[in-house]
Amino acid sequence: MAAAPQQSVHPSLPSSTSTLRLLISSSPRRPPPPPPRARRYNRLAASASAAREMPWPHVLTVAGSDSGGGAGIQADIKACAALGAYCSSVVTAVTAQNTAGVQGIHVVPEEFIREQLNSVLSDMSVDVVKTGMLPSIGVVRVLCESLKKFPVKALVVDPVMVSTSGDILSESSTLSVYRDELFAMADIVTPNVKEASRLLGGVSLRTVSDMRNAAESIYKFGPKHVLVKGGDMLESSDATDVFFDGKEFIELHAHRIKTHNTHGTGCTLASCIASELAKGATMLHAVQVAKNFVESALHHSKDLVIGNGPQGPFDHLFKLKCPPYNVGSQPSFKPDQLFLYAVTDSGMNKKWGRSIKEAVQAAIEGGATIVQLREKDSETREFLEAAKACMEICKSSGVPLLINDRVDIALACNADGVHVGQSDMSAHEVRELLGPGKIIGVSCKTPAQAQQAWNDGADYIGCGGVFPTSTKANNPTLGFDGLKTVCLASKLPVVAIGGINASNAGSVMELGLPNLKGVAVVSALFDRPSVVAETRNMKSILTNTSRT
Ligand SMILES: Cc1ncc(COP(=O)(O)OP(=O)(O)O)c(N)n1
Ligand SMILES: Cc1nc(C(=O)O)sc1CCOP(=O)(O)O
Ligand SMILES: [Mg+2]
Repeated sequence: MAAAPQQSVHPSLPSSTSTLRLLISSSPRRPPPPPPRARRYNRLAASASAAREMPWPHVLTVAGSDSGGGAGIQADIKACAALGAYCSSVVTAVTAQNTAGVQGIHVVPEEFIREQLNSVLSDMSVDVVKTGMLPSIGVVRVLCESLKKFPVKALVVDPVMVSTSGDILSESSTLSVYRDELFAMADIVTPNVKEASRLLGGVSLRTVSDMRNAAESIYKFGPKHVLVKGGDMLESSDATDVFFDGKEFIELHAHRIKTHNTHGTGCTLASCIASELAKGATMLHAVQVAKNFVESALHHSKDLVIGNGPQGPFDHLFKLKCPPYNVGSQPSFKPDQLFLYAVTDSGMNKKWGRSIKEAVQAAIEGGATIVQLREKDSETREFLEAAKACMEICKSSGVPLLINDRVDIALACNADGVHVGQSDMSAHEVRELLGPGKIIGVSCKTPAQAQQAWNDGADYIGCGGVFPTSTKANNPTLGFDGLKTVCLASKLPVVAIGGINASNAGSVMELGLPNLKGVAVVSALFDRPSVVAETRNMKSILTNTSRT
């Protein structure tokens, strides 16, 4: 089934264009909206008490509608919403679709696609454009022209050609304009193996090595990055994608989830990448976040049932159902929060006659930017009560609170995240339990561990011991060289830990290592008479170091 440019093309439908006529004739031409600056000025002028403007990352999807709601525009809007981005939409085609496949396609006339693009791009400060179903050469060209007129920060091209049910969604003649015109404007192109094969004239893609070659060949058409998705290669036990930035190939592995509910994964992945780029992420980070999101969404939706066909939709908003609903949690992790990381210790609190709550309160008063409860000897019930009390304090001060090791405690008190080590639950498993909105840290002593933490969807790594410590028994000391090796290899922000105190914290930060965002400290803050004074002193040392 091939999509014709202007009308209903599915053979099972009458070729009536009444829907399209209605669409075109019902909207009299209006004058274009005022330019964004003028409108913003008027709005502000109208309200003397105008609130501080909050950035809202904005993705425009240019794609087809899926009546079944699992893919296309509908998936894009849900994916962006799940990741906190606003999603506007230009509909290129209306499909009649369900879990069995595609029953019909109405292509929206090119001039009306142009009009939709004009409406959104001229007014609504789009950060990133993401494309899905572009049914004809004309549609691809209209899009290219609009993007030249209204440039955006990034363009994500998901070269949708064939639906997972095998229905053709873009004429084969569009291949050449995709390759010759659109790809050159793209920041990333995300074909699956079937699409990559079609783009390259039907080459066979069976192995990861074939995927690498395909990524390299597609890169030559002009996009800045290529992601060849291997999810359809069912022989392999995990879902491996190949990312290529023109220099380096990176294999991204995800666990293959056994489920029929995979309809819309490609659209979702591309929309998640677009959302992360709109928030300012680097391309590789955006891809990794997107992959983790899809994996988590499939995991949480694997047993859901809607429809009778072979391929069902999945739940993009699964985190609304995840305990503890993420209500009131920090909106997102910011690496600078690692600047002064206070890690509590039950033994030290007891020694100095402080409650956990008093220790946390004092650290925050002294300027800690993130707190971890590392309560190795507390009883569970007592620990949970203390954790809940600390959450109150942390929430009201805007300081994230993480729990060491204990995912159960983190869930029960709705903590902002968890820190795990190499012998604790893996970050991947923690992510499954906590959902995408929480902060996950992993202790790493080697580049391989740092790579694994990133693969597992962690947000930061703790690296140490930088110096010898008596707080953690038998902890190997890495020294500055070990810290440097891990920081250089890490794709995640790093906090240094182990034996750090007021005399040496400055020397750690003065190393100026890439990704090193701060220091994590236990005894130099908590094994002292005044936690407030020690934290304040440490904060001023770090602040002075980072100024010089
Ligand atoms: C920020 C930070 N980095 C490293 C650790 C150590 O975690 P782990 O290796 O799991 O050891 P324990 O803390 O559980 O003894 C940490 N807690 N925080
Ligand atoms: C909890 C912990 N983890 C470490 C690691 O190397 O991963 S060192 C450490 C103890 C840090 O305590 P202090 O600041 O008192 O030296
Ligand atoms: Mg641990």
